[in-house]
Amino acid sequence: MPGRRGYDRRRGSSSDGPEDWEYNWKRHFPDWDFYTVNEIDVPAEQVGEQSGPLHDLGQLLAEDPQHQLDRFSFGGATDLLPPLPGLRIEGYGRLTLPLDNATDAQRLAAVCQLAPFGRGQDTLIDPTVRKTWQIEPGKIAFGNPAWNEGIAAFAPLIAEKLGFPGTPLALHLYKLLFYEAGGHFGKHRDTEKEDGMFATLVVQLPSMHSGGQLLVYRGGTPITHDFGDAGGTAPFKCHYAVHYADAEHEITPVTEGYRLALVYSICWPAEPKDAAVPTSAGADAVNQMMTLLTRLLGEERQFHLFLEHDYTHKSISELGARALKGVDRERIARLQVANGCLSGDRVYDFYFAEAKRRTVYSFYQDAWDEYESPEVTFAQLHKLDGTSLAGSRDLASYFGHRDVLNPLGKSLLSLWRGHRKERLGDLGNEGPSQVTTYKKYVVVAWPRRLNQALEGIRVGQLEALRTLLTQEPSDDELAEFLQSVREARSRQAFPLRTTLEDQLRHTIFIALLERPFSPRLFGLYLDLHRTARLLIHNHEGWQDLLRLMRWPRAWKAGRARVVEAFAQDPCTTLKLIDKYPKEDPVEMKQLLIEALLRSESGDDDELWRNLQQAISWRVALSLPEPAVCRNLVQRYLNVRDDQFDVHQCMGSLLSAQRLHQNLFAARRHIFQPLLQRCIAKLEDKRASASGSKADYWRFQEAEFPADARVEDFLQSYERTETVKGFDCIQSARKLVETCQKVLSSADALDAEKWQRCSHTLPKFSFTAVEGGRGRGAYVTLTKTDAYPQHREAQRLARVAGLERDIKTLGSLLVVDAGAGPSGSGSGSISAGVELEQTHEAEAAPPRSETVGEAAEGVPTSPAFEPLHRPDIETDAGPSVASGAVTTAAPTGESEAMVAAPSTDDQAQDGAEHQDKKVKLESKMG
Ligand SMILES: O=C(O)CCC(=O)C(=O)O
Ligand SMILES: [Fe+2]
Repeated sequence: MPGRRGYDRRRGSSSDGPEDWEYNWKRHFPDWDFYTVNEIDVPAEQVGEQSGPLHDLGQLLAEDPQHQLDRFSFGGATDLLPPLPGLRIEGYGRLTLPLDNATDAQRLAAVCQLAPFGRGQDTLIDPTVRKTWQIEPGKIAFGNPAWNEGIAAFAPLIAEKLGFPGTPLALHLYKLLFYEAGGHFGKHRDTEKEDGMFATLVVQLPSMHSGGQLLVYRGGTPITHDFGDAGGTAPFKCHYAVHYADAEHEITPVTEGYRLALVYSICWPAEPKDAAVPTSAGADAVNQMMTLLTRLLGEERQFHLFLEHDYTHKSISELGARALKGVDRERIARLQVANGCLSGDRVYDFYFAEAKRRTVYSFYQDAWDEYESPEVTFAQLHKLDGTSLAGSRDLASYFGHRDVLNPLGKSLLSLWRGHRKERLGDLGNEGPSQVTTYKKYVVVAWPRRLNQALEGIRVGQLEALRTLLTQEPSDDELAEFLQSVREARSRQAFPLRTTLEDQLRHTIFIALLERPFSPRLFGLYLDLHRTARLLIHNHEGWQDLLRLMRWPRAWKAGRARVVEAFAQDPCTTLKLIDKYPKEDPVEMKQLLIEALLRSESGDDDELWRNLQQAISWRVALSLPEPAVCRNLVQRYLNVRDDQFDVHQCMGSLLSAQRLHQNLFAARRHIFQPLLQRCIAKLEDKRASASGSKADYWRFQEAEFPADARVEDFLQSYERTETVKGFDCIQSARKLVETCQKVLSSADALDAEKWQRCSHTLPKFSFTAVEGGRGRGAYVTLTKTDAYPQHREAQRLARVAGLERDIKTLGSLLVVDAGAGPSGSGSGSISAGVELEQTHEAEAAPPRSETVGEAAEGVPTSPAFEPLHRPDIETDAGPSVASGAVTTAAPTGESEAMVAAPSTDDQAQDGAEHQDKKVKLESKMG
């Protein structure tokens, strides 16, 4: 499981208290009664800033001068509502409160329905989740006119307590609920049952009952409404409770008696202008906020604020900021006030963005684990008035954790909390009447000056650029655009290989070509080309680069940057040098070599790995400068011994030698130390391969799933063993048959086959014979020497291979004149020949690609060729004296032969392939 940094919610080590996870999982998976949920979190210290203007701004927003503002739930006894509402219920008649007898209760229940609840789009009835009777409002009448007057008087009080004094909220009766003993409603949130609904009012009518408390959750301990139970006022008064619809809540089971409650939806006024914005921020705070916003704008920083409450798409798109609840409303209002006092275009624009955090959990070692990093998207931009911006693409990649305005210093998961149960949670009473999904909204603050960039994200930068270009932008305007593109890029990995990106760069380049040269614009353009690959990413990119070279002023300004870009990507650079077409400027090739040399002088591991992958001595050799060769060799020599891949190195050397015999000969003193290192390494290997044969009779790798006793025996040192404990001879015979079946099906005894394809065959050889009778029956297992022989043959082959390699490399060493290495055909290469001049490199014979040709010059090398293809008969040629052993031997396990020369060839193949991809092939021949 990658990157698990979870915590154990069950054990309460998370900071935010109960969630409905446990509840839901329990209900859906009742068998797993102990579980933990581990989630990848980002600790508070890494979310937002620990100091600086964004941090200070958060501090200012964290201070809440009116502590009442975010009372997300409140309630108590009320005298605004009469204790005798004069309730008449269709089919029942006048209801006397409090209800206290079973006869009335039964009559009432008879006119009720079982209350359903919603899950996703479904409306369900499940008494384990909800057990309540309900009656539609249409069937209820209030005989006492004081009732509706009381409700009307209640609304302003609620508005004030919620923090919107003066806002004419509307209260709409939704249902009458009736609970008998055992009645309850599990943890849930309320659906927004009608337009503008954002909170719920519960009025408990005078009731005689125990239990039936309303618990409202939001971090920490829940707020409990006992509706006058403890104070003993429940039977005589109305009690109420208000909570935001998105707050989780539950009704604990009624343990005795009967409980009656009216549920009202609390809605925003239909007329938006009626919604008052709290203005609690004092002048002092506004001033401080202005200063901080100005500093942030100076840094062109965008940031975002997670809203504490949950909102539906419907409420945000229809009401915009008017949908904001409690602390969210206050914070955004204060930001707006301060921002509104700033002038010109040095201000922020605020948008809502719909944030989604999608995560996959999987059950892993008794715990639910977040599987991989969650997928976060910020999409669907809305202005604060709710109007949506078309075509907004995902913004999440433009915002890092550090850009969070985090007033309460929360960890990332706490910021997301409240959103998690989209799938499994129960959403309110009856299934939603429209698509109502709770999502986390964030408010994005975007410097107005960077609007172009935002526009770019929304409609695509290319389009934005094209639009801009039609307006004949000034240098400043164009620079601003490029800056914004750069800014946006720096926040995410530069996406490679998308034609749009290429077109964008190309369009910029052409635009620059057509204007008087501006070093500033040009620098910005080059900022978008940090790597060589980007410069030559497609045919146009290459053409642009060549054009750039022929544009003296630009080239003067940009050459160093181009070298730098190539120096950072030695693989591409090597390939380019190798394939550089004659007709293109010589200057380019020089530049590439310069870049390569520079890249080699670095001490970067990553770079070296790349280089090693791409390295081709053939290429290195073909370079006029021996210094490049020397650098590469030095690089190889610097590699730690445990990382030194002798076969790869040897393969590269031999391939270079084969293809550039003269040059290789000329530069062999450069390669000398590397050859020596390879030889030393191979000698080490040979020494260990010559070692112990004691283990030959121990078939360690034997697998015999059909019978553990047989497997144990095969893996032991014993040569023979008697298996006993059968109840009759038939049982013993059965084991023998099993053994024979395994042995014959795999042709295990066919030594010849073994020689040919060793890895597919079992790693053992033995016989099984039954004897005795009755309970004395037994099976005698006896190892045969087929497998040990095979192992010995392998070992010999390995040693022979190593010896042959050592000999081959030895033949390439610089030797004293006249004392050519024995047995190699390389006597003709004199150590005295030192061809260092450039023209010699060019005078080297055309690259000879055929093995045959190379074999003539250096007869030992082709013997490597076929060895990594065990199925092909080796054609080693007469000059390879020791080849007989090697070729006859199975090759699959012979490490000396494993793909040594293929490494380089594969690198070449890879390079070829790569080149095709970047479409340079046609260009460069
Ligand atoms: O019974 C109550 O007090 C409220 C029930 C409830 O939460 C609901 O109907 O959504
Ligand atoms: Fe509810």
